[in-house]
Amino acid sequence: QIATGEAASHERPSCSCYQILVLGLDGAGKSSIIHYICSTEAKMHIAPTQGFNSAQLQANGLQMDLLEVGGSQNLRSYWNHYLSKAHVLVFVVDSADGLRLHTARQELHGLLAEDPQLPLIVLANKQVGLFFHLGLSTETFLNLGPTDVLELQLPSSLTIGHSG
Ligand SMILES: Nc1nc2c(ncn2[C@@H]2O[C@H](COP(=O)(O)OP(=O)(O)OP(=O)(O)O)[C@@H](O)[C@H]2O)c(=O)[nH]1
Ligand SMILES: [Mg+2]
Repeated sequence: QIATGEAASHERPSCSCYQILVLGLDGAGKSSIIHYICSTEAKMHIAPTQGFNSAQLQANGLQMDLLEVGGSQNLRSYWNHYLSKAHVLVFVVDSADGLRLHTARQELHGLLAEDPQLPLIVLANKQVGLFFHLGLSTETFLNLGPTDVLELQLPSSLTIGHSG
């Protein structure tokens, strides 16, 4: 499930290379998703990102630079340094981590306050998780406006090797 933010009015320098900033709490699945997108293979064991992790993608004549900044608490203070160069923010949430969904929401809203115009994709990972069982939608839980939400079905193979 993906929720998108306001994209149309966002003005960044235009170029054929787009920087996609991938953020979210530690363990949310950022590196796993980047690895899957770049290799179409799931990887069972991925070390926590100490610092950042980058990958390049070419699609439809566009080059996309994916930049993950690690999500552990000591790295989160660096997140906002990367906002100004980003064209899109992908915020990954571990839907199974009920105890830290509130923290994820706070961190996300901190970023949105810094850069309200940045287009946003929220990726709700590990959908076996708590708020799906409770019937809560991603946008409700993260307190995002209902008009910002677009639902997409990700290929189930994204979670090959995982339980959700
Ligand atoms: N069950 C399940 N586990 C997943 C999924 N995606 C990632 N994981 C696991 O969650 C753990 C953390 O994944 P990472 O991709 O390292 O998380 P991260 O967001 O990059 O974490 P940091 O680099 O520490 O910020 C790993 O053990 C992954 O195998 C998923 O969709 N389902
Ligand atoms: Mg990582």
